[in-house]
Amino acid sequence: MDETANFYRVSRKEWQSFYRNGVPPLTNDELQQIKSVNDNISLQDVQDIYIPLTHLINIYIKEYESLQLSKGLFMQKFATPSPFIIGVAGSVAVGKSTTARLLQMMLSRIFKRKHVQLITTDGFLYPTKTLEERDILDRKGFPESYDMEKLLNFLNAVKNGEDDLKIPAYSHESYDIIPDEFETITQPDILIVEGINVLQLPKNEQIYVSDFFDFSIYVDADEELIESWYLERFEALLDLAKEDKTNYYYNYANGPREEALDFAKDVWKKVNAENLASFILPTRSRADVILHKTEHHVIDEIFMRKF
Ligand SMILES: Nc1ncnc2c1ncn2[C@@H]1O[C@H](COP(=O)(O)OP(=O)(O)OP(=O)(O)O)[C@@H](O)[C@H]1O
Ligand SMILES: CC(C)(CO)[C@@H](O)C(=O)NCCC(=O)O
Repeated sequence: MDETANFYRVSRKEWQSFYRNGVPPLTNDELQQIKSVNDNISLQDVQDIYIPLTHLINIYIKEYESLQLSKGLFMQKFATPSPFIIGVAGSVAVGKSTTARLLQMMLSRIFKRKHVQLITTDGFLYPTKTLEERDILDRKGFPESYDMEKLLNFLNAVKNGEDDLKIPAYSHESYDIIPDEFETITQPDILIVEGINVLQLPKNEQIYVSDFFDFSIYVDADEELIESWYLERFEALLDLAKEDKTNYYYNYANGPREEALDFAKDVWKKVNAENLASFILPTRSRADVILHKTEHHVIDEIFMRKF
């Protein structure tokens, strides 16, 4: 990584010593509940990495609230409270949703009065029908496959305190937007937005998704490792698809494993690895914090933005 000039490079050991009083640690019960996000989550990571991380986020939240208040005083009017938005970026299959769900759970437990919601930008992908019409089904995840204007309008509405905002739901099983199914966002205090594209700079827009973020995290790992996690998850998806004819992977699930894995390796190379190199990795240096993972998802280093 050569963009480190702008970042403090912190080893896991040093990072874990950054936790000070102020954010209460979690009880054993709470830690066990966190396990339910993903059975493979290491509770050591929660203690060593995520507790200091939530402490750092708390520092940003306090600064944010103080600035909002001062701006209101400056204008001599009461500014409507605006949620604090956290972006979680990184490659396909690097573990963004697991990180985001873990953070959601930890933030809601640590800040008991704050309402913390989570969305993924998958819901802003164009439906398969539109991708087919535009002949870009093999570009899913690339900038042109998302309705960025819709995502920007949504973030603008959340920041302005609008209530009952509906966003489309995406299914990895059907590999498409689910018709007439929505998630509702109800005036959160903290909103986590997870997706490969959250730190990207769209070509034709005047504002960026990241303009709405008050804190951002990039989940990082070497490409070969991410590919292996992608293939592991693909196999888990195949196991689920065996009995389900509506599943996109039904035929692969019931055919030779070798063939299915060759298909997945091809998709990784032609779609996700290319997307990572061209459009995702270049956004890494925009994050406030980079979590670097090594084998078995263990976080070994943290990069924290200096200024
Ligand atoms: N901390 C972790 N410990 C163990 N396994 C993990 C961890 N984080 C993620 N995984 C596993 O890695 C795979 C990818 O994780 P996840 O679905 O969170 O990735 P993602 O970045 O959100 O992917 P996508 O962009 O495709 O939605 C999953 O199989 C998940 O179970
Ligand atoms: C939905 C995305 C883009 C991101 O979560 C990804 O999971 C995806 O489907 N990528 C397209 C190539 C593939 O099938 O892996």
